[in-house]
Amino acid sequence: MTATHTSSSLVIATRESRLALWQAEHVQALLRARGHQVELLGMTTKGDQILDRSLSKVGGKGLFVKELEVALEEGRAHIAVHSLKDVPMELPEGFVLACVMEREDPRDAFVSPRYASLDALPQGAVVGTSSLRRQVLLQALRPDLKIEPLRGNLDTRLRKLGEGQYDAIVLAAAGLKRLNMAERIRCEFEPGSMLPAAGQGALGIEVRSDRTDLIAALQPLVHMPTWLRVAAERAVSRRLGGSCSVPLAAHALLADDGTLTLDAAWGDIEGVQALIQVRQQAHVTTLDQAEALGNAVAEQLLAQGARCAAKAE
Ligand SMILES: NCc1[nH]cc(CCC(=O)O)c1CC(=O)O
Repeated sequence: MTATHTSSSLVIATRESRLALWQAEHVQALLRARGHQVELLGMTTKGDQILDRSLSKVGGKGLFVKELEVALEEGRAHIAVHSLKDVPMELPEGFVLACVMEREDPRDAFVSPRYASLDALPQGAVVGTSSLRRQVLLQALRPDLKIEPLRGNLDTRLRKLGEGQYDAIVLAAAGLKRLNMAERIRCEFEPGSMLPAAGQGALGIEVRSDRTDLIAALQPLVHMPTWLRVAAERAVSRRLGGSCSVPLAAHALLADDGTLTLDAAWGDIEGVQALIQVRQQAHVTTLDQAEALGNAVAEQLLAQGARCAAKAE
């Protein structure tokens, strides 16, 4: 099929959480503005169903994308919109990341009904998060805090906070901002105190690699400065085993002159080893160069004692 899809409809496969739907509708609106007919196909993924266990224990990021890929494979849908943070570092054979869009705020947000910031929390306060990265970084900032598991979509997490199970929760600012809940954010963590996850705040669009027509149709949505940043971040994560079971942070900034500055941190979840942090810069214009910077940073982390995740089977 070589025809453009202005005549037939493009179908976006999406999870059905409010955030996933917002993201899919955002892409739908951008594509419609370019003359495409676009529909949504909502679906529930395994990651949405398993809410009682930490993601790192039940198989990790792939859980949120597998069902969407099956829909692409079977031709029930054409494109899948993902939070890049949830997309595995290696896509399965036959799929590609066709597009990375402009990044929303990549920082983590502190949300609490009573306390204005992490510093304001009393000794031994309970903070909810299920991310290993947030856990080790929070514990490095405040060893006295009690970190408790917190899963579920944004509404579920905010509800649990409201029920009083936690003094505060930490989650991505991007999700709250997209859903018009920025007023819930008491403060944001600067990357210097809490380094974001690879890809946090960015959206990626996945298609079947044989659909070169779709890849071409998506190019107007590409934001190359974001893609260069997240390519470097994801390369670090890929080298270290790229899953939720690695307490890893990676965040890159791109200066106007093309200098990409990549920060990464790895923490030992058993607390045996202190946090290892690395920063490296390179002038980049291509995704390959950005990935090379990410690989170099990963090697530095490994040289300083970071360990790869065991390969998930
Ligand atoms: N792990 C779930 C997830 N995947 C993407 C986001 C937020 C939005 C984004 O990073 O684009 C979230 C929620 C969170 O981490 O608080």
